[in-house]
Order: sequence, then C-alpha cells, then structure tokens
Amino acid sequence: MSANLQARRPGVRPVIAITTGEPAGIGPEIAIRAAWAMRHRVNAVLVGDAAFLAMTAAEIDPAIRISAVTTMAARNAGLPHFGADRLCALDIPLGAHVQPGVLDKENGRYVLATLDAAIEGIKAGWFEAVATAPVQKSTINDAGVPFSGHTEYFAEQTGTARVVMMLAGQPHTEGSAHLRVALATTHLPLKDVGAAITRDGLGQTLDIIDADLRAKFGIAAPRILVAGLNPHAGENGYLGREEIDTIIPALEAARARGIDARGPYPADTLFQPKYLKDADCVLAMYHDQGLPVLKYATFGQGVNITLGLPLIRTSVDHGTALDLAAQGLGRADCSSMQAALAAALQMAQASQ
Ligand SMILES: NC(=O)c1ccc[n+]([C@@H]2O[C@H](COP(=O)([O-])OP(=O)(O)OC[C@H]3O[C@@H](n4cnc5c(N)ncnc54)[C@H](O)[C@@H]3O)[C@@H](O)[C@H]2O)c1
Ligand SMILES: N[C@H](C(=O)O)[C@H](O)COP(=O)(O)O
Repeated sequence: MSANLQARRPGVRPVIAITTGEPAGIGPEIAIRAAWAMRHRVNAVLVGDAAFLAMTAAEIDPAIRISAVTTMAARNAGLPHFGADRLCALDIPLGAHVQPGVLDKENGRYVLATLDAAIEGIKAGWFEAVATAPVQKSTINDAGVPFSGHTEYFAEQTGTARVVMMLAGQPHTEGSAHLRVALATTHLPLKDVGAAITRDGLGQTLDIIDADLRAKFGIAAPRILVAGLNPHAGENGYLGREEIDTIIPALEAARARGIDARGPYPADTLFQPKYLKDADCVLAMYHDQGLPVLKYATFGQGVNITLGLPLIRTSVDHGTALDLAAQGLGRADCSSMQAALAAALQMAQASQ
C-alpha cells in the first residue's frame, strides 16, 4: 500500500471535497443539496465550474450562497476559511455549455479535471477526504481517455497497485443488519472475470479489507464471508474449478495470516440473515454478483468506499440518472450523497 497522502491536522474540522460529477446528470444538484443540508456538520468544498454550480444552487434555493476559489489561488494561499453561511466551490472551468440530461464529450476532460483537483487538494492539505458525485464513464471514454471508474482512476493516480471497491448500507427492511459488500473484481466484462481472479490477487484483496475494516471502521476482528464464483460454489469441481484451484487456497493462506475469511459459499444463498448476522463484510467475486443484492437492500442510502487507497474516497450508490436530470431539478434524492459525506467525515476523523 502507498504511503498515506493525507496531512494530519488533529483537532481541525475536516474539509471534504465533493467532486460534482457528470455536469449533465444529477451530480451537481445532489452535491449542492447534500453540502447545504450538512453545512453545520461538514466543511464541504464543491469541486466544479463555480458559475454553473452557483446558477444551479440559485435554482435549488436562492438562500444558498457560493464563494468561488480558483486552483491558482488555492495553490498560492490554500483554501480560505469559510463559515456555515455559504458553500465554497473550487473552480474548474467546464469544457462546454451543459444541457441537463444530454451528454457532451467536450465535458469528459472537465470531469477528470475535478478528480485531479481533489487528489491535488488532498496531497496539498486543502482537503482531508473526497466524496465523489457520479460520473458517466462512457463520456470520459468518448473524450479519448480510457476510464472504467473512479476506483481504478484513483488507484492509478495515486500509484496504488490494488484497491477494493466496497459498498455499504443499512437495508430498508426493518431489523436487518448493516450490509457491506466488497468486490474481488470491479469494472470488467464478464468474460474476463475468471482470469482476473488469482490466489495472490484474492489474498491481497482480503488483506486490504481486513486492514481497512480495522483501521477505518474500528472493527477489531473482521469476519469476511467469501462467495464462490460458479453456481453452487463449483459443486465440487463439476460446475467449475476456480473454487478448488484458486479461492479455497487463497482463503487457507489468508486464515494462516490471521484473517477470519470463510467460504467459499454459494452466492445465491449466502445473502440471508443466518450468515450475514455475524459477518462484517461479504466478498463477492464480481460486480453483478454482489452489487444487485446490496442495491436491492439499500439503494439510495448506500455508500461506495474505495479501500486500500492512501486517501479517503467515498461515493454514492447510484449513477448519473440522466432521465431525472433531463426533467429538471428537484427529482433526485440526495440521501446517498449525504451518506457518502458522513462516511468520509467519519473516516477522516478516525484518521486524525
Ligand atoms: N459513483 C459513480 O460515479 C457511478 C455509480 C454508478 C453508476 N455510474 C454511472 O452512471 C451512469 C448511469 O448508470 P445507470 O443508468 O446504470 O444507473 P443510475 O443509478 O444512474 O440510474 C438507475 C435508476 O435509478 C434512478 N436513480 C439513480 N439515482 C437516483 C437518485 N439519486 N434519486 C432518485 N432516483 C435515482 C434513475 O432515475 C434510474 O431509474 C453510467 O455511466 C454508470 O457507469 C456512476
Ligand atoms: N460500480 C459502482 C456502482 O455500481 O455503484 C459504480 O460504477 C461506481 O464505480 P466507481 O466508484 O469506481 O466510479
């Protein structure tokens, strides 16, 4: 794991960057609403085009005031102190005019520039953490930059060889335990998943989950339940050999290192209270094995957390919702953005 990039400022209220995401989606709206609703708890700085954000904020609520800071000013003098009567925006100029709900590849590099500014700001000590609003992965690719997700981008930009995507949330069903689902692979075509699951890779993934659940979530002895890859966890090799050849040896090696990793369990029956009640995290083998379950249970309240990074990064559990953005402001729920901000704050405070 790379050295921690964050400056430690004990006793100082953490400043959280909110990258405002795809400008034609709901990102700017939910970022503004969440930051404004939580301004007495969190020092949030919106990262995006300050004029566009001010215009959007004025339409949401004329009481919202936004003060702009340029990256040059922040480089020269740091971020100014700002109170709870306003939001601060770190100004990153748009590439093109925004029409809500309509993607424009001319803004693909703008979105990346907001992520780069957040990383620069964490390294420079302007921010303690970043919470990201959703981006449209295809638009960044259309702009000529290969991009599969924030998770991979933050890993690359911080020189981190392996990170882990974990989504967490409180299920809507009353009485259900808090659910955390981590992924052994992230944004990959399904045909490439099998080859991407290796003993070493799984071992490193389990090490990261175990270490971050201890350090960032205060869980003294994390218990991780691991799903198989194949139907019925391979049915003793008759429905696939990845469990026997890769997953079971990786789990045995992890247990020998002191990690409480159990499985592989058949993924179709793993997500039931009997197993989940004593688990701190479920490790699914691929995106659509784990996330549909998590999102079915918690959609709109969940948080996406990148484990293993040398900085704190959280995000929402949903995408750009272009369908809602096209209908105008006021349709999107900002609860997940608020949860992402709260999680970033909690982790930043835990690491001070
Ligand atoms: N953190 C991220 O950057 C992130 C996360 C997920 C998806 N995405 C990207 O978003 C784009 C669109 O993805 P998608 O269509 O699969 O999923 P989506 O989450 O944007 O939309 C799925 C459905 O949920 C609804 N929805 C989403 N967020 C909502 C909110 N806050 N309030 C109310 N309803 C909401 C939408 O209207 C839609 O009906 C893709 O490019 C995807 O890669 C980004
Ligand atoms: N896999 C995430 C989800 O479905 O919610 C989403 O695509 C965001 O991924 P990044 O955090 O890597 O952008």
